[in-house]
Amino acid sequence: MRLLVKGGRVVDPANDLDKVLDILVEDDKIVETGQNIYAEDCIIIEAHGKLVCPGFIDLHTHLREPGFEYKEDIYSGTRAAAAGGFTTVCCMPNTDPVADNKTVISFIKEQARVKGVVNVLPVGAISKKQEGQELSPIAELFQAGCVALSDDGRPVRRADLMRYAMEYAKMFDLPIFSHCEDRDLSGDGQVHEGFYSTYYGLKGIPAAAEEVMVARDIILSQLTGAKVHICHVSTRGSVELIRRAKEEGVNVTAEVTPHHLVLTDEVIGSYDADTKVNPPLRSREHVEALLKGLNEGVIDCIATDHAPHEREAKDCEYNMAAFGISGLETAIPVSMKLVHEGKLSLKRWVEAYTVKPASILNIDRGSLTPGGKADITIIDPELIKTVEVEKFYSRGWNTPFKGMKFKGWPFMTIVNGKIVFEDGEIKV
Ligand SMILES: NC(=O)N[C@@H](CC(=O)O)C(=O)O
Ligand SMILES: [Zn+2]
Ligand SMILES: [Zn+2]
Repeated sequence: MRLLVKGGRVVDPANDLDKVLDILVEDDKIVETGQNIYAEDCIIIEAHGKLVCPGFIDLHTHLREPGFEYKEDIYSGTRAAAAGGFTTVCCMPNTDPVADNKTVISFIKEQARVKGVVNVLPVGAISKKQEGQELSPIAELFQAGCVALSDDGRPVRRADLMRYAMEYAKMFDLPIFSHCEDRDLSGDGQVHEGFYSTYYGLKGIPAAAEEVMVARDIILSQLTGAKVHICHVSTRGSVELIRRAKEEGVNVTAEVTPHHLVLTDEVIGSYDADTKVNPPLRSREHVEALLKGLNEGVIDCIATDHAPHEREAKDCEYNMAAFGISGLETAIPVSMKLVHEGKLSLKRWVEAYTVKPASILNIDRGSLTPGGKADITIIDPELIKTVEVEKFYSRGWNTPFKGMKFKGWPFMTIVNGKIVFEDGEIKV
């Protein structure tokens, strides 16, 4: 099968391209990008006025299967990804059973093959059952196809265990995706510790709870030489630590979520549990530092931390509610707001979702280079739409953006040369 994407504004930071071009796709490959491509016998995709980008890659998705299918599963989660403009997602191992061995990883890969609609790259657990006591079989996880290691959902408390994890991970060139949180400092905190936690009477989580662990993992990366990727960076201090580490040549990268970039802790005043997320939404000074860090490349990527939950987990007292935001279907519109407001360049924005995550994973995606896999995200930058959770493909309706209007939505998602999402609908 052949597709011809015609007349769109092609933004491909990997190839330093920002130009109106056509793209010809044959089977699962991009065969040509150029002006006025003529080809017979192909499906024409009219892309005038649209942005044509390499397929977006999410480094941080919770697909919840196996074990928590009432929150999400690979069927619903990969459809949410496609509808959100993502062609590849890395799924986190905090499932039940935990993805800490080849049986669970093979199961996830098989489910993704039979019922998934985007590329699913599993992340294996650092420790057995994510209990932080004993290392998972890292060689086995690598052989089973894991692209990274993480105990996300929980921090790795013991520095010695993290050190050994890094030493093993390095042998296979696997990055460690680190959830940085000192549980003694975060305790049973619910929101960012600051003015609003006091004002609204909710227990705080200090910025330091994140920063001390970011510092530790940078130091351990320096010791071991392993690749460390800091998940969901949320504070100014973390940005500064990462900046300094990069200047010193440490093998560290970082991601920020759309919600941490556009919301401050002021929104907790609604007492809506959909504003409850870990790490918590921070105050303005932190949000500004995150944006600056992203602009400067100190923060490499934007990742969703898509964390869907069932209604009951959020429809309760703030203190009782689960942490997490369902993020796949709002990531593009929410983060594109920064582009429309002139706070982030279009090139940097696309880079943060494509070539940057691809290079962290060391995978051959994230560009529109001819000969490569045809993963393409087409965006309508002018489309204005309201976030309607009832129309989500995700089972998780937990988003603080519900009912809000945004400009710039995915128009089409092409995965391995196949149209999986078009104009608001999943096609497979
Ligand atoms: N981010 C969250 O608030 N929740 C995540 C866990 C995590 O990403 O640490 C989850 O699995 O629900
Ligand atoms: Zn986390
Ligand atoms: Zn997470």
